[in-house]
Amino acid sequence: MTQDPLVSFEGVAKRFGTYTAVQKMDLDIRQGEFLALMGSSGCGKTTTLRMLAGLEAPSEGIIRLSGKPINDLPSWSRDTPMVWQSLALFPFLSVIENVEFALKMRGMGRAERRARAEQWLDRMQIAEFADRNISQLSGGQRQRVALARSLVVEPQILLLDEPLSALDAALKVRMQSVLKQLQRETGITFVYVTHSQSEAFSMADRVVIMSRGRIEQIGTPQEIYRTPRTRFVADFLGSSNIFPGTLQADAQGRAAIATDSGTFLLDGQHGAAGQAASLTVLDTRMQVHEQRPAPGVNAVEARMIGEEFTGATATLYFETPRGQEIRVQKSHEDLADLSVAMGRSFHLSWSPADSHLVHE
Ligand SMILES: Nc1ncnc2c1ncn2[C@@H]1O[C@H](COP(=O)(O)OP(=O)(O)OP(=O)(O)O)[C@@H](O)[C@H]1O
Repeated sequence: MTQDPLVSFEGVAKRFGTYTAVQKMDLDIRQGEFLALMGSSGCGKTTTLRMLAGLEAPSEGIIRLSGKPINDLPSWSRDTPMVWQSLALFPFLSVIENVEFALKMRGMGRAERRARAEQWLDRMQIAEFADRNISQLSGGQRQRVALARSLVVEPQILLLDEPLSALDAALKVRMQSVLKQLQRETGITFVYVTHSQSEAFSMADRVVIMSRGRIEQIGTPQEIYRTPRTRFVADFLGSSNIFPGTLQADAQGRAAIATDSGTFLLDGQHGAAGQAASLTVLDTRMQVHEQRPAPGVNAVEARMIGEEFTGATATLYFETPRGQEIRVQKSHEDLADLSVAMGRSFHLSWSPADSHLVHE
């Protein structure tokens, strides 16, 4: 992967009548990266992808591919094939004919296109199904045909719109590693639209989080998870406890935030006293104690109201006397020394270093 942008969106907006689906957007997509566009339904992910594919024209702004504006380039002459959830395979063609199709359209001779298609069927481990009808394949096999059909033309960039959403959970996970490995091996830039955090975070080098037609944050999965930039991102990821409040200094002049659940210390300076902000703390960074912890950490007393087990981890739910819900994620070993019981009061703590601030 290089740092050079393969694609640049410069002030690109899309309006449908009076409705703005994508607000003026600047976005660079780097050569060779796996970029995920993520956000809830209707936030403009698909519209962004369709503009890149040439299926929608931007209402304003410029889209560049390798530095050249492509706004006026028709979809078929762009090097930007797309894979959809529906896959859009041709039901009247065999597997290999589906894969060959784009090469045939480009005028490649029969022997050469057959050889190329066979290579890709091999690579996708579906060579044995070459002569089958599409209707005789499983969901996962169809996915592989759709990928082979798009990749056979060796594009610079592949656009994928929720390609795994129709698959069952186990197959989804398997296809995620197929996709990631394929992307690494080919070095082709992948732009992947999804509303699934696990898909985006497990495959992408960088994730773009969108809301209401705007980019809220761009970063590596780790950056976004650890340091959400806005309240929206923290809410959307759902992995942090959020305490809205007001910045202030504590009695010793240290930076703190006053919230409904108490005043909590921050690490370093974060803005002027009196400013509104929200404290976010990852649910994995919170500790549970039976006794009040020693001073120096942030702590709040709360009653246990629920628990949930997922594999190796447990999620415990608490409620403060002011009615704020707090979620804590722990391994079973971490909880071994605690006598957790519904309705019981505990002290929840976290270090000021794990206190992260977001503005609205
Ligand atoms: N052709 C169109 N005409 C009018 N409005 C449209 C059109 N296409 C999309 N929109 C609207 O633009 C907004 C963004 O749509 P888009 O499909 O990009 O969202 P999305 O983030 O991909 O959502 P989803 O995850 O549901 O597919 C939506 O409110 C949608 O209704």
